[in-house]
Amino acid sequence: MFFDILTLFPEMFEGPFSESIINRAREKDLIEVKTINIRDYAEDKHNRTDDTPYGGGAGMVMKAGPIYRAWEQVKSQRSVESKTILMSPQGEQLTQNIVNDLAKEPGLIIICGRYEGVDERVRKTIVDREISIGDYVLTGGEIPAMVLVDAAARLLTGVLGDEESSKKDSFYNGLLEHPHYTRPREFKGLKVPDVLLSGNHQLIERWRKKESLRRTLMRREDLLKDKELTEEDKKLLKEIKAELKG
Ligand SMILES: CC(C)(C)c1cccc(C(=O)NCC2(NC(=O)c3cccc4nocc34)CCCCC2)c1
Repeated sequence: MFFDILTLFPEMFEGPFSESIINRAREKDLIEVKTINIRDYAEDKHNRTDDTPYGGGAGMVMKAGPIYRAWEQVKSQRSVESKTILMSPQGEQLTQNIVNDLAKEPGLIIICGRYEGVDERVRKTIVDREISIGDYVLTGGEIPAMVLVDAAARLLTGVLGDEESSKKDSFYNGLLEHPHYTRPREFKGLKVPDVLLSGNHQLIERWRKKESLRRTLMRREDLLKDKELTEEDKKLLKEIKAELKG
């Protein structure tokens, strides 16, 4: 899978993509991540990639020309049909379902905004999908682009090692994770729950499922609404609610 990232700050991507699974995936040729510096496609003598907004007001707007020319160059170099994504606060909220969809694409061209945003003609000509990673003010679309690449790349076959690939399923059962414990058995007077030391795998799985449901009910009831609950889930939820009543 290709990720072609159009940005004014390509160097921002060196660190995050030179570590861990993204790097391993790149070495295994499972993904190719390329950054394209929009500034290289500025045409005027001042190398402008932004300009003052029509209608006046503060700030600067990213010019459509440099982005469009960078996009054309990337498009012409790729033999596959890539989807063009604009990372933007006006986009649809990124969810695992959207990541699952996008991870099926042969390639993604990802545009990162800066300043006050991109000229509207970018949206009208080349953007297929606008995506937001959440409702908070950021300085640029680069970190959101990293989030999207991380989330999509980990789904690709072979990117996660065998030991990690189990995570692909367990992490996304649509619930929050149960509590995790590792050695020592007691830390600051806090003991590991006995059930986890019992060796009774059926009991342990039941405990984990129940704690995962409890945590989701307490912190993210919205996730529960989207989830297909099994008969066992419903039974455990009944127990949890009875315990909450005390
Ligand atoms: C109501 C709300 C959401 C708080 C909001 C409202 C108005 C502006 C912003 C904002 O942050 N403008 C700055 C800007 N942000 C982003 O690119 C961005 C932000 C958040 C999630 C993202 N996911 O992808 C890209 C994202 C970076 C500079 C270029 C213009 C966009 C935010």
